Amino acid sequence: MSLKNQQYINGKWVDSISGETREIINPFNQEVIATVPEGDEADAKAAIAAARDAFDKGEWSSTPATERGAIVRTIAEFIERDKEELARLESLDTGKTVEESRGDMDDIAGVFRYYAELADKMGGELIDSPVPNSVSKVVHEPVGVCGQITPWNYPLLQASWKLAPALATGNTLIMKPSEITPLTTIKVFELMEEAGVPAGVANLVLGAGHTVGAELSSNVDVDLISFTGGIVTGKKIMQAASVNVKKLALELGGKNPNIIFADADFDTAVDQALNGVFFHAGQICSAGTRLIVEESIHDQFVDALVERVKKFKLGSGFDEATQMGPLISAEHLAKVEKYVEAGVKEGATLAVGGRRPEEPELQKGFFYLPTIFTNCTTDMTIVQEEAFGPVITVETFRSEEEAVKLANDSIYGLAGGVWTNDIVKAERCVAKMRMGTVWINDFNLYFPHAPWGGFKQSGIGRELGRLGIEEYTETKHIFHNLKPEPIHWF
Ligand SMILES: NC(=O)c1ccc[n+]([C@@H]2O[C@H](COP(=O)([O-])OP(=O)(O)OC[C@H]3O[C@@H](n4cnc5c(N)ncnc54)[C@H](O)[C@@H]3O)[C@@H](O)[C@H]2O)c1
Ligand SMILES: C[N+](C)(C)CC=O
Repeated sequence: MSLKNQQYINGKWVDSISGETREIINPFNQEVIATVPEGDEADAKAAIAAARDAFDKGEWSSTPATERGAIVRTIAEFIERDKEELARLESLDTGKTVEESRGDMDDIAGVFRYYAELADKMGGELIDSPVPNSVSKVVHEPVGVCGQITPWNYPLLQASWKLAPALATGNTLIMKPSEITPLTTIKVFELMEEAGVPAGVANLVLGAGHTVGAELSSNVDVDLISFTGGIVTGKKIMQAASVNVKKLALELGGKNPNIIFADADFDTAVDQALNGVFFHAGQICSAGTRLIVEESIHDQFVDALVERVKKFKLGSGFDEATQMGPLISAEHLAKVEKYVEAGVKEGATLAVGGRRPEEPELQKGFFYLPTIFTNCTTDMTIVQEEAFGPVITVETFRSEEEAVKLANDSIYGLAGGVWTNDIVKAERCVAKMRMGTVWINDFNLYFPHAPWGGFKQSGIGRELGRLGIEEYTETKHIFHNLKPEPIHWF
């Protein structure tokens, strides 16, 4: 597989200014799969200068929106053309199954296609002016230079949610992928170059958060910062961005409740409760890790989950039989273990899992067994904090009001689900659930047409949908006096 393994600044593939590099590790076996430049503040500054210059020259923003849309559509076509290569690269980098990565690549191409179509539909509006002899109109313009920072769990998917709308609306940008999973983002920058994105418009800087990310967040030449990642980092970025009151979009974590009523279709609810958590070993912002189960079916429901979980096949993402891959890193594995220890210490009951697997072939990877805790209460750390691994907590409820109260008892508000065959009850619940996405009889579904983002401390702003492109525009009101004359006030 050919990959440039460099940064992309002002239309050129470059190493880091310092000459430093970083090894990228396969989480399945800890083998080095690539060595990439380790940029720092100096590389970020060079990329910001290129993006600033490109924006101020105005070539990209004044390119007809139909032409920008055509380039974004070509990127989608190239992603479809190179889908298999991209999917394998994503699995190599993240450990997720190739089948999951193939699904991600379809989603990613869909995002570029969706925003390609919207590029020339962001027109303004003529206001019915209350002032005689005047024209009042509203236009949408690009925000300017955009800093974009992404996490390691869905590297290219999260990047696509930022790249496509920024390009479609005529912004220039600097992307910083997670330092541990940069490979598919590098590849997509190759595709963007091939598709004809002009030099300086899209820049890629590789490196750590506290260097490259911090520079993007605090540099006054950056007009907007769009971040997807953890809540602690999000708060730091929000603070740094205040230096020049940057536009801010934050997609942060979640601790997502999944309410199961006794009248739900039992087998489907069991199956989807598992799907809702264990894809990518639970390393999903919207994983339904907080199961809230009606007391009358609790034992039967937990038994069904445990029986299924015991049969999970852990292994290489490249093995077709594998259902769950490893966690991303040794540090992350240690973090998940700590959360499980806290769960046990605080009195939750371990129904299954709670340790690393013992199979010899899994010892080099960062594997952790799918884990279910019962007898959980909302005050427990494991119920409130994001372990970001294959760990479910189960709480019980007796009334609809109690279920909704438990679901809302969180600093987060990213996503949630309700399983019932009573549609009126479902609608009553979702109306009270304080989350950016709520699924009825489904979980973890997302598509380009609908907005994604969080209530409460799960974030600010929205990605995807029309709102996801509006984030990349400034709204300008233009008032034109057709008959100017003196007022004689002074
Ligand atoms: N809401 C969503 O749509 C969504 C999607 C995916 C992941 N997430 C969240 O992401 C988190 C997991 O990802 P992670 O561990 O990569 O998150 P993280 O916050 O550790 O890192 C995310 C990115 O921020 C960078 N970064 C770190 N410190 C920084 C700093 N001081 N300034 C600027 N940038 C900095 C990192 O290098 C990385 O690129 C989870 O909390 C998950 O819920 C949210
Ligand atoms: C937003 N999503 C579900 C694609 C990835 C969250 O981690």
